[in-house]
Amino acid sequence: MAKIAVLGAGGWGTALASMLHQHARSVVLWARRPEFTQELLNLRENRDYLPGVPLPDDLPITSDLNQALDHVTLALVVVPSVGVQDLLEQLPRETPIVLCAKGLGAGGERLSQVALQMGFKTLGVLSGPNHAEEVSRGLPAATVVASEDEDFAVLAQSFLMTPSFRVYTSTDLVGVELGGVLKNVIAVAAGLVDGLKLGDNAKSALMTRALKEMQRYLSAQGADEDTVFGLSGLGDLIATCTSQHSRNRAAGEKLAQGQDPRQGGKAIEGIRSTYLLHEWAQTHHADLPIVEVVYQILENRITFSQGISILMGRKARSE
Ligand SMILES: NC(=O)c1ccc[n+]([C@@H]2O[C@H](COP(=O)([O-])OP(=O)(O)OC[C@H]3O[C@@H](n4cnc5c(N)ncnc54)[C@H](O)[C@@H]3O)[C@@H](O)[C@H]2O)c1
Ligand SMILES: O=P(O)(O)OC[C@H](O)CO
Repeated sequence: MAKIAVLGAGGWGTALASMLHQHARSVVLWARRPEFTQELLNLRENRDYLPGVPLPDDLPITSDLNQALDHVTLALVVVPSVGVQDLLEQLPRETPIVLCAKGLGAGGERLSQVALQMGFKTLGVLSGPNHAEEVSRGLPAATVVASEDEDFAVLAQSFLMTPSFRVYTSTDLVGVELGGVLKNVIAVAAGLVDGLKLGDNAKSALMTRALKEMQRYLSAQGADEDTVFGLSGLGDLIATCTSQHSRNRAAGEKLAQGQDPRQGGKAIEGIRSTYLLHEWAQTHHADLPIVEVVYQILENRITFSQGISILMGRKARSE
């Protein structure tokens, strides 16, 4: 039977490992820290990252990477983007990998580009509207696995699809990967809208215009122009901007309440990506107005009301 190694025992890695194990896949969950691994084994619950979800008694969990990778068919790389390169350094380059983080490399490059440059050849990404809190409880969800190698995408689909987790394939690696990056930034903005109580009209306008902004950016990076309307774009935008579970949306709400969401100790992909996308827009003289307003707010360069005025006061144009 194919063996799947889930590398990273945060919320998403734990949810994927648990869900796949319950559907009779051969899975091992790898956590970096031995003491945390022991806690997972003792409690059969990930209290730090996925509290309240019991883990199957016989789900193998280890902090020994060699053991996790022994005879592996597919490795899911499920750590935050800031840790992806570090983890990839430790993997044999022939390991078939699916990258699950929704963020960018340190220089603003796509994580699949980072992996390719490091010598990985068989790779894909997984992205879609998938909150760990729901997938781990067996609630129905759909997602996309993308790879430029269609055969690999179909193989990964066959390993990951279950009755509660519907996996589509795509060969638009760029579009699928970047949809997940952009929607996190927009979710921070949506949290600001919620926290400032700007109303449903404002939130709808934000999400709809954000889709245009996402499309512009994705196209500039070489994505197919329709991918943004799929699960990894529009689908995840809706899920993240409206969800009680979203860490990115909650970060925007905290900002609106005068708190700094960066103090929590957990990485918030949308904030990190805001900085990297701002850099990219500056370098390429690109127009990413929502990203820019979130950046200016994070940097305390503008007030919330100035941010609203900037977006509402842009040049009049046709839709
Ligand atoms: N949580 C979700 O619902 C969800 C769903 C889809 C995608 N994602 C994406 O998956 C990625 C991981 O998210 P998460 O919610 O699981 O994060 P998390 O904050 O819940 O957990 C992160 C885990 O990664 C570990 N880690 C951090 N750096 C590491 C490194 N260098 N090597 C090994 N382990 C490391 C941490 O110790 C922790 O266990 C993010 O990019 C996120 O956007 C999350
Ligand atoms: O909690 P968030 O904001 O990181 O979002 C989690 C997933 O990306 C939703 O698809």
